[in-house]
Amino acid sequence: MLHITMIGCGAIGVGVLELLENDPQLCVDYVIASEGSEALVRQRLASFKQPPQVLTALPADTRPDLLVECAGHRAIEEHVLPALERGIACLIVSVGALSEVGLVERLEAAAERGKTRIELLPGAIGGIDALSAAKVGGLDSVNYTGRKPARAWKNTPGEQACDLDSIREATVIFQGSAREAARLYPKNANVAATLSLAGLGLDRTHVTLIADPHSDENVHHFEARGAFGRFELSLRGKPLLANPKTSALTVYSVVRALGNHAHAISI
Ligand SMILES: NC(=O)C1=CN([C@@H]2O[C@H](COP(=O)(O)OP(=O)(O)OC[C@H]3O[C@@H](n4cnc5c(N)ncnc54)[C@H](O)[C@@H]3O)[C@@H](O)[C@H]2O)C=CC1
Ligand SMILES: O=C([O-])CC(=O)C(=O)O
Repeated sequence: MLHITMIGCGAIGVGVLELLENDPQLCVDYVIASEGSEALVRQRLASFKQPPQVLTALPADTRPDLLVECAGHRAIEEHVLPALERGIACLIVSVGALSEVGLVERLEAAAERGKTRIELLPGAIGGIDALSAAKVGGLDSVNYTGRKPARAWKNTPGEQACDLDSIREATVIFQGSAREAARLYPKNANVAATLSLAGLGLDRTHVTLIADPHSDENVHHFEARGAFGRFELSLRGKPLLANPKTSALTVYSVVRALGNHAHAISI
């Protein structure tokens, strides 16, 4: 059985725990919550048969087989970097955080010192295997368009680009590099950052973001061209009820990755 510690227990974390409840090969022993939110997290876990223990930091004498981050950018600094230094393998969903200058190198260095590995999960997007394979032969361009319901852009610079409450047509709220998208829309830039890291990098991946008042899906579309040929993917993700910025596929992506570590065959 694999022993797992999960950082963060919001929309993704709860979804993952629900799906793992009946897997005898995976056990989430600890959930790390942010200071002050432990009671709320315990409440969220009250209906579980065997709820994980809720803590605010991983105890020094605890060594999970895997640590999975489902929390946010700050958690990478607070929990993932120290865990890597301690030799604990980490899985990350907040891939957008890696657009911060120098963070990829710091994670790499921490994993090397700890003689362990860090895995960036595909989350809400698919085709990352094909894109990173295509990169080996050489890529010429990667263009990504993220289209989400207008409400998913609340509390973002999208509010300055248009009136999200009254737009009647799908409206482009951003066009530019993945680096700029990640800077301006950190909570909506995970897919853009993942595509960049797998493909042409943050400066050469072109991003368009759209607020769509008629959509109730998170639509991710990208087109890659290179020596391998041309590849286009369109994914219409259903948002999670608990967080409309997040697609349900992200939960399944975490469960798949954890299962691949525990089960005899990985796919
Ligand atoms: N890679 C991908 O495709 C996707 C990645 N994400 C990212 O996943 C992360 C989680 O998403 P959701 O569950 O939807 O968010 P959420 O807001 O529903 O839950 C996040 C939880 O983590 C907790 N948290 C925040 N900082 C923490 C810290 N430093 N230590 C411990 N706990 C902390 C919060 O209190 C909250 O309970 C976000 O960073 C989001 O941007 C979301 C969707 C897709
Ligand atoms: O890109 C992101 O940050 C997350 C996202 O769009 C999704 O979950 O559909």
